[in-house]
Amino acid sequence: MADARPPVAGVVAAHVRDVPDFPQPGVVFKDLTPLFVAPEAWDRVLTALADGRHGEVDLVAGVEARGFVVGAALARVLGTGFVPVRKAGKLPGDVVAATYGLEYGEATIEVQTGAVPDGSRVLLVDDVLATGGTAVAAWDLLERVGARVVGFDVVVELGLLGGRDRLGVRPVRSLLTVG
Ligand SMILES: O=P(O)(O)OC[C@H]1O[C@H](OP(=O)(O)OP(=O)(O)O)[C@H](O)[C@@H]1O
Ligand SMILES: Nc1ncnc2[nH]cnc12
Repeated sequence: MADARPPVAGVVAAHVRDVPDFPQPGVVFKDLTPLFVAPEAWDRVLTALADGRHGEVDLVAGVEARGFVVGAALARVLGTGFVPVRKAGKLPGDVVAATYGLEYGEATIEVQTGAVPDGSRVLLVDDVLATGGTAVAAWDLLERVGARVVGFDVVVELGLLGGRDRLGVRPVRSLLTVG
């Protein structure tokens, strides 16, 4: 029987809340909390992200904090481990670090050296792609510790902020693109 459920983009659109002027004036914040608390919609999203488009994946990586929600859940669905990309000063031991700009400020993220077996195929995920600063920094850090990053997947892409262009030839997939 045909699947009568709405396409996943519609499911995402129905579970994203726009919050004007957060965290600073002029930013329309895409809040995915309504998606995270809706088990059926969340399951649709995870199933879409687990469609195998990037081929074999050894590990999923996600960026603190909202990328942990997406990444850890997807890793469970794919049956892989999860690599945390954390904000500065949170990971013990040796780390590599990168500082980057994003839509509303600047941040530094870190990955542990030794976190990823050399040559592992790693899928990087996050909730939102905006300027792409976070994704490019995380991608490069993962490769510095030996990963082969196979793609970057997000739930929502803010198309007008140019993140996809910034990622260049790196494969990017979003479930919903908005202006
Ligand atoms: O494409 P960019 O312009 O880099 O923006 C996207 C990033 O911004 C948000 O994270 P944020 O740094 O706000 O952290 P949070 O997950 O802790 O809220 C979002 O979860 C992405 O990681
Ligand atoms: N507008 C936005 N909404 C949610 N997360 C973001 N990260 C960067 N820009 C964002």
